Amino acid sequence: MLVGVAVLVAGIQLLLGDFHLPSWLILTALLYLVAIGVGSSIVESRRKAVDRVVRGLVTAAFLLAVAPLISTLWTVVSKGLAIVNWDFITKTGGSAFDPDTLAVVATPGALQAIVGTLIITGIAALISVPIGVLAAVYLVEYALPTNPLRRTITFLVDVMTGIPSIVAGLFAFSFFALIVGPKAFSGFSASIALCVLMIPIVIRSTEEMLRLVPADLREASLALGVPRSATIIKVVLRTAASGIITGVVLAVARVVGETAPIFIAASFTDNFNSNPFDGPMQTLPVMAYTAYSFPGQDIDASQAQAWGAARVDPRKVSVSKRIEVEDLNVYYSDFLAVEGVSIDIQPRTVTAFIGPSGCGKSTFLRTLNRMHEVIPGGHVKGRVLVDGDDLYGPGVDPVLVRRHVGMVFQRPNPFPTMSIRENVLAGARLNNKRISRSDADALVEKSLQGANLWNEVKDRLDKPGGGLSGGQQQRLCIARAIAVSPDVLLMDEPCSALDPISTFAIEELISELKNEYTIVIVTHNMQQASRVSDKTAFFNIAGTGKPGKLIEYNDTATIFTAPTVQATEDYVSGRFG
Ligand SMILES: Nc1ncnc2c1ncn2[C@@H]1O[C@H](COP(=O)(O)OP(=O)(O)OP(=O)(O)O)[C@@H](O)[C@H]1O
Repeated sequence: MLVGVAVLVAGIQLLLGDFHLPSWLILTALLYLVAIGVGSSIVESRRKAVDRVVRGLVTAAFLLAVAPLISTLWTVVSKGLAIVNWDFITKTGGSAFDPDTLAVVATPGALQAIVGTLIITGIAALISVPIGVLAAVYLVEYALPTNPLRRTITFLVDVMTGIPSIVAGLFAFSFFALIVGPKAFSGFSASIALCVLMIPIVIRSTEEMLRLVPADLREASLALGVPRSATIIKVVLRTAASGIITGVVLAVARVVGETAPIFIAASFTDNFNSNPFDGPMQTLPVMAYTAYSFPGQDIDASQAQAWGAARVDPRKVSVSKRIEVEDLNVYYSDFLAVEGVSIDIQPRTVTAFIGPSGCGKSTFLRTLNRMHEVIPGGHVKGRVLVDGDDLYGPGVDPVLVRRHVGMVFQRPNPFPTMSIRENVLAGARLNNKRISRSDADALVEKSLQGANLWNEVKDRLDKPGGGLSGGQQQRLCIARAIAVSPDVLLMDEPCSALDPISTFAIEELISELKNEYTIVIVTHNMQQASRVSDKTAFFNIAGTGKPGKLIEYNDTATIFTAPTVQATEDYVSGRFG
């Protein structure tokens, strides 16, 4: 039908003796949409007709959007190709006075502009990319939302994003004019102008990419006892690398075609100048502009020229297996989330924390490896002793504490950029520990066997960790946690995101792991608590906004069959929570 309509419109236009390509295309599209709409509503149904017309409109809108792009590409390539040859890119060109013919002659050659573009854009990228990426890391990883400096930087970035490029050129020129005097034209000045345009783009794009990195990955790394700086460099930035590089490429693409700021800051010249600190410099956009605006006498040659241009010392802290908590209060800023917990967790046992949602089980668990402090405002009052050493004592490094008290989270969080093998070795590698190939192989096998995963993955250790099933991923996370040889293993609802078969595999694993580790597990699943734990702690909360408290702590069998507190009995028998 489309062809029929097109021929009809062309015929009418020819009959009227005025064939015009754009009007032929527009009329054909309009008539086709009307015809398909009416025809379909008669032959098919009204719904189909609307569907066909909307599909036609979307296709037309797409073609309309790409038409200018294709047209521009075609024009530049077809006109530029004629002049772009080896001489054009290896020789200096421009307009010169020919004494023989007494005429201004344009000689093709863009070497001065190509070199100028590379130098000016290269310097701008060298300055802007580190500043932009570091500013974004500060905004996302370090500054609290209420931090005045963060607000100021965000505001300035917003303002800078909207600056017209010519203003950036004027700023750079004025700035250098104040320092070196008038005629302060230089390639470096143009680079500074481009930095003003590039930095906000790099900050914005890097910020977005860093925010996309799941918080789980940061926690997974911190829980391995990796310092925050190494976590940012080796986990967060590595995960976001491809997105950040795309942002940088876009920023370079945005400035490489700038004409106005370079024209103002570096002026223009046809002379070859490779010194960015001395005198005017030319870039390809400026060359295209000047060749077009100020042609030599040979306008055709001049225009052809224009088209042609287009990571910690292992200070051993004695953190070992028995955990004694004395009157611990846990806060989120001023909010007291958990109050007055005193508990004695025995080595080589599995202890389950149970209680209704919001009673502070997870919050309390995270104080046992100082992960609670990772949350802004998170702090504690009281003591947590591991084999007699206070985790919160003066001079104790939380990073070292986390190497001895490993953690497995609710959702499996293998590092997506790492293979299965690299995930198991993450604790060692992220902490820059030197480890021989054979030791690494032995550690990978031992940890995966410890996590009951070896047989399932031994033939694909170099495949990404993210490619495993949810249950396998969680066992990989357990392998990763035990690879750093912790003394205690904390598990925050490790099976809540898993199916019953994977849950059974993890429960079996927990029963085996308790021969080597002190295990503390938060669970909502009463059967699971009674199946895997030796001791159970019941937490409760008096009401919303009130702190959670440890109500009863005893042998699991006693908690489930003969608890001493009524609330415990009500909870384990399913009367509330
Ligand atoms: N990041 C946070 N900032 C402020 N308050 C928080 C934060 N995380 C948790 N809380 C509060 O601390 C209290 C205890 O929460 P927590 O998540 O530890 O409870 P929970 O018993 O583990 O609950 P659930 O079983 O639902 O996971 C709740 O009142 C909760 O709102």
